[in-house]
Amino acid sequence: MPEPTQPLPYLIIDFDSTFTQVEGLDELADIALEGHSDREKVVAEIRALTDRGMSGELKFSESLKQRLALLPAYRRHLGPLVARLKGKVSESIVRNRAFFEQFPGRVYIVSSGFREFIEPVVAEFGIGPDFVLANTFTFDAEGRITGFDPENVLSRDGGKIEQLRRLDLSGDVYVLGDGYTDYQIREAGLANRFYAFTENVTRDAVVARADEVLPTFDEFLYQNKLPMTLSYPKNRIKVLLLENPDARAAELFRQEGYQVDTVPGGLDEDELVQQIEGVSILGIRSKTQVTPRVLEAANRLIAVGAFCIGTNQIDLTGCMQKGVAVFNAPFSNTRSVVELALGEIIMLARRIPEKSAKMHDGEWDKSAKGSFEIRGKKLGIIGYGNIGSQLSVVAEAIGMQVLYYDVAEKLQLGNATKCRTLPELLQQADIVTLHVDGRAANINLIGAAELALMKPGALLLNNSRGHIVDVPALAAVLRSGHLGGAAVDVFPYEPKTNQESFESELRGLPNVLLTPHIGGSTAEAQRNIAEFVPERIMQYVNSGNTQQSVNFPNIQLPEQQAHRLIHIHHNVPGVLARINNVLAERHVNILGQYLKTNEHIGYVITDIDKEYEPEVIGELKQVEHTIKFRVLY
Ligand SMILES: NC(=O)C1=CN([C@@H]2O[C@H](COP(=O)(O)OP(=O)(O)OC[C@H]3O[C@@H](n4cnc5c(N)ncnc54)[C@H](O)[C@@H]3O)[C@@H](O)[C@H]2O)C=CC1
Ligand SMILES: O=C(O)CCC(=O)C(=O)O
Repeated sequence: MPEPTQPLPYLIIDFDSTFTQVEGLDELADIALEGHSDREKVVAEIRALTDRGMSGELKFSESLKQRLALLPAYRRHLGPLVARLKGKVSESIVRNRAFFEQFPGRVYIVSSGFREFIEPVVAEFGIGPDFVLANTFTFDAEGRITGFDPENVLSRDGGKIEQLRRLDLSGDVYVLGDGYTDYQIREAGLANRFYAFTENVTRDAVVARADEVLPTFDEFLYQNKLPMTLSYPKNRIKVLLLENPDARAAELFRQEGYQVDTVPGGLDEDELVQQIEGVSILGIRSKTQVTPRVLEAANRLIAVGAFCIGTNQIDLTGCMQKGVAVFNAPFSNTRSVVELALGEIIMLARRIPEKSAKMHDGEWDKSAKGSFEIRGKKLGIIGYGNIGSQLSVVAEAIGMQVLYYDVAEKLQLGNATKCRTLPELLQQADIVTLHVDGRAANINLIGAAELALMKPGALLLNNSRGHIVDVPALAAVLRSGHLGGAAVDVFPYEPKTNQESFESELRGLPNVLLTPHIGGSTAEAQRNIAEFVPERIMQYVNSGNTQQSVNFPNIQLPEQQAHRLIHIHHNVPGVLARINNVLAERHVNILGQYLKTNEHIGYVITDIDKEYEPEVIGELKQVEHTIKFRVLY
């Protein structure tokens, strides 16, 4: 990265597809041809000519001539065009409007586009007409655009080079643009650096020749240590998504400007340790283990998104101590698991797994033996959280009697009966269903002793976590006939990808439904999760809001006032006082301050006045017990 450049170099910025997201002439054609039957065809032809000109495939003057010949535009179309272009200024340029206003006289728009529409658009950014170098249209008596002024140097091949020569700027000159003609200024030795601007369009031939590639204007400002609106360019935020969350998740992160990498399937610890370096946001589902070793290698991690409910696969305390906020989707797949459990109860009660298998083998076994209605049967729900309690309501609605057991005090819904102990539930229920979370204390919650307490012929469902049930013990009671059947969706070891085979002692046992951890795998749930988790993470990154974080103190923050300082520290006495001392000594006015702690960390958000000395930031980073510190502008 270059050192900060003083004074600011001259910036030569292209207009079409750089300053604005679009090409002015394409838009003009679109406006002029409104209502014409061949609008799409002509606009497409003009776009193709623009592209060929910009990538260096067609001589620039030829591309311009051919485009204007196709353009049935009049002077009256220019007003609507300017209005449209004002709404299509590149997002990162709009975001950094203050930069342009701060450095009048240092930014030139050098464009082969036309002054008639460029001037009014860039004027709103404090760039005056003297700093716009562009072509001008020629019109006939009716106001129809007939072509361009051939005397204008920018209408010719190599026009930008000649224009820069005539400008004769002294000092450093940097060119930002998306086209080949922008690069040619650098090639001709008239600029020190050429930045390929790819926020709107990426041309391989141009990118290949660039000194730097700029996905946004923020990146240019960041690289050159110039004042910018964001504290950090979003394109530098790397997201790694594992285990195939719905494509909407990647789409949302990309829309935000982040770099997104996806790895289908999971990664084991070694693989993740290899890949986590430089990653700011890690997205996983239930399989990926975020261990202390992974966290040690995670040098830039800000947040982990669990695209699921369970978070037992994540070292939550380790994340907290590293200042990494973890978010999940606590309700997005609840209904899907409930529906699966209900279906499984009916399937097992009617011995469908074995009847279906026999039919596939050509055997017709019509009998009522071992089959029963679920109406009036006792459903024992272990873990009366979101899933357990919703299943309780649905099961009652179809006539089951619900018993439940939970280690925490829970609101009893409908006519459900609370059991004081686990054995009390196990001894009474006809069907036992597990909906506890995956905390370590729940390993083998259901082992041989618990299975022995269940009624003969009872059914067991596990849609929670694989390690909750002692699988060999379950296989034994199924083989012995003590249990009438089981449905199991989760396993102590689950294949990493769909290519790996599934091994379990439960395979081949009668009246056993096995599913590949798909309790939450419905289109609805996956889409909901893929929106919920990125939204929480982006709120956290953009505003510091930790609402719904599973490991950070939850703070819902008011709208940011001026600068926001985000400070995460070990929860020891005196840190807040030290932060405020720094601010007081530097005469920084606090507009608002919010603090919340948990047993490990303190989370302080301080909104301060716009004006402050840059040293403040360094001093706040040095406050003893600081884990992470960042500024939001
Ligand atoms: N198969 C699948 O695809 C899915 C599985 N899950 C699993 O289901 C679990 C439950 O989900 P939610 O209901 O949303 O979680 P939740 O946190 O709302 O409920 C869990 C309940 O279990 C209780 N609990 C924990 N240990 C217990 C114990 N030893 N005995 C009795 N109660 C105990 C808790 O107090 C809590 O009320 C998740 O943690 C996840 O592991 C969740 C979604 C999909
Ligand atoms: O869909 C997944 O990968 C995991 C679902 C799950 O177990 C959960 O939400 O906790």
